[in-house]
Amino acid sequence: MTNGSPTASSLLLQDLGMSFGAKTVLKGINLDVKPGQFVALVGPSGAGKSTLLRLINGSHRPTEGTVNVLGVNPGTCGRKNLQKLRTQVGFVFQQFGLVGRLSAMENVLMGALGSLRMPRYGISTYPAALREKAVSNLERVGLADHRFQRCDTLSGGQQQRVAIARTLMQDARIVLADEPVASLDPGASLSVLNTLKKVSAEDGFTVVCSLHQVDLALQVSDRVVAVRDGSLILDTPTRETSEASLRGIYEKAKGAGS
Ligand SMILES: Nc1ncnc2c1ncn2[C@@H]1O[C@H](COP(=O)(O)OP(=O)(O)OP(=O)(O)O)[C@@H](O)[C@H]1O
Repeated sequence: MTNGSPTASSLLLQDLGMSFGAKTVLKGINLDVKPGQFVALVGPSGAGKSTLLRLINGSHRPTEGTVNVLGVNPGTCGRKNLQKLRTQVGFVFQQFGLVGRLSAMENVLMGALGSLRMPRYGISTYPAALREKAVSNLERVGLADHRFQRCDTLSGGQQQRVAIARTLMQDARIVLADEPVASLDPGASLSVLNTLKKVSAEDGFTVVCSLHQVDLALQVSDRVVAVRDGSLILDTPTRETSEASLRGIYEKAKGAGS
């Protein structure tokens, strides 16, 4: 089902467009992301970043153009292939998406449910190998000592690192992160993004991460892609851009009354 060539794209968007009724939200988007890249997706509120991430994970079908993820078009691949693709594409949300009354360990184990036939209730009902993997992934995000703590008693930054560890259980080849640090203070934000960067480099998976904090985008990404008014207006290696030019993208949007 997937394109196995090492030089193949993780993600290939061609002439992508999306409208909701008469409202055009994205137009003419072309993007080719190679395996292992960390892409920061920036742009003002309403620019279309979340819509783009939803098109990539198959939650929306484009009204124009094509999406190709790991060699598969999520819009046309059929339900079974879409399910399989979703196990290879992890999603990290702004609001963490954890079950607050459950422990960090149980939340992380839930990331493996896609590989199990039956639902599980409680840590002891998961196979030992998965329990070991969950502890190891919590160690990788610096939270092994907190594994039995209820998630709703962890700090926001710790909760987002649990969400990253949960995604690691999928052995995802792409992780899509939609404003993962929007509700965190600057220190916790950097810590979460550095954690995501570290584990992506260790495992070689691709990251597309929407962010409003341009300073953080510059610190953690290899490549910056900017969207404004539904169009891709910048696509550049991070080392070739500056904080001032990224801030300009937001200033122009304000000037245009967005
Ligand atoms: N299901 C939908 N139906 C109608 N309009 C939608 C839908 N989803 C998104 N939109 C519109 O598409 C536009 C882009 O929204 P989107 O959430 O993708 O922007 P964003 O860049 O992620 O914004 P933010 O940074 O504030 O999260 C907005 O005008 C939004 O109202």
